[in-house]
Amino acid sequence: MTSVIARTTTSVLHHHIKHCWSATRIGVSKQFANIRQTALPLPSKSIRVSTCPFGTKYSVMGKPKVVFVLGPPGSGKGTQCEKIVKEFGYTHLSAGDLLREERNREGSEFGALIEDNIKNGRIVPVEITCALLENAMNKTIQATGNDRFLIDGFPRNEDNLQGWTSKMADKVEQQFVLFFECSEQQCTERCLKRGESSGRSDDNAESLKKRFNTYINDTVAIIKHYEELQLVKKIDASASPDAVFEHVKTIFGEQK
Ligand SMILES: Nc1ncnc2c1ncn2[C@@H]1O[C@H](COP(=O)(O)OP(=O)(O)OP(=O)(O)O)[C@@H](O)[C@H]1O
Ligand SMILES: Nc1ccn([C@H]2C[C@H](O)[C@@H](COP(=O)(O)O)O2)c(=O)n1
Repeated sequence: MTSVIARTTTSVLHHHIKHCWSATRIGVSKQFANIRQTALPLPSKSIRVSTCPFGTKYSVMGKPKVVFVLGPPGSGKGTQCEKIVKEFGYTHLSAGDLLREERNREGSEFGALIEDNIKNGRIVPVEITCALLENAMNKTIQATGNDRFLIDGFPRNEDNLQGWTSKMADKVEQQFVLFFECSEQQCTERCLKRGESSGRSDDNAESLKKRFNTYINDTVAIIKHYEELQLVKKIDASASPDAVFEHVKTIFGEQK
């Protein structure tokens, strides 16, 4: 697994959620409104500095570059991202991996909520996902200087899109959106096979049906939104991993 997983402490995540999300944002889910009522510790000065490096880095290195990677569950997003990392030097941030890590982190207040959403194929409130992504980006930039990111599996619905747009869009350069197209049948077969060894609680027939419904009902509209902005690079993901990567390479090769 090549994705960079941010070691996000509760206080850092809380700090992000409390201070980086405006109370005026519309569409905050009822579920999340409950979380926000729990006591959030005030940030220490060091957290304030360590979580907001983008502003100080703009003048030196420009905005971080972001490619969103979308497609149905099992279309091969993670597989292709690993290859892109090796060949083109991006950092791979999987929203699903970050959420699973936060779910597994001892003491996480969000663990149960994340697991409930994952198992039922629903999308976790953006406040959590975007805070995890922003932390991971900050940590990567600080640790490696690499400011090119593949953000895999995000934005997945209107809530994700709105949250990202209001908090992050101005801080990054959106390069394009990679869209892996693949049939439900083929993707389901791949995920069921992966489920034999992945240990994922959602690689089973029941969860997959729900994940596909979410993809069709919520994510397709997000891909259409980016198509209207002419940002989508569509790839037939039904071929072998190497054949798919041949197409992917032509797209990244065209970038400056
Ligand atoms: N082109 C391909 N042909 C056949 N199998 C593939 C292909 N690409 C990936 N796979 C396999 O399919 C499974 C799903 O791939 P992968 O995890 O890359 O998909 P994903 O889109 O990231 O899935 P998810 O969104 O569910 O995390 C894995 O077991 C992977 O090895
Ligand atoms: N933006 C996201 C991405 C993922 N999740 C949750 C719900 C997904 O079914 C699950 C697994 O994601 P995957 O690894 O298949 O990309 O993670 C989410 O809520 N929001």
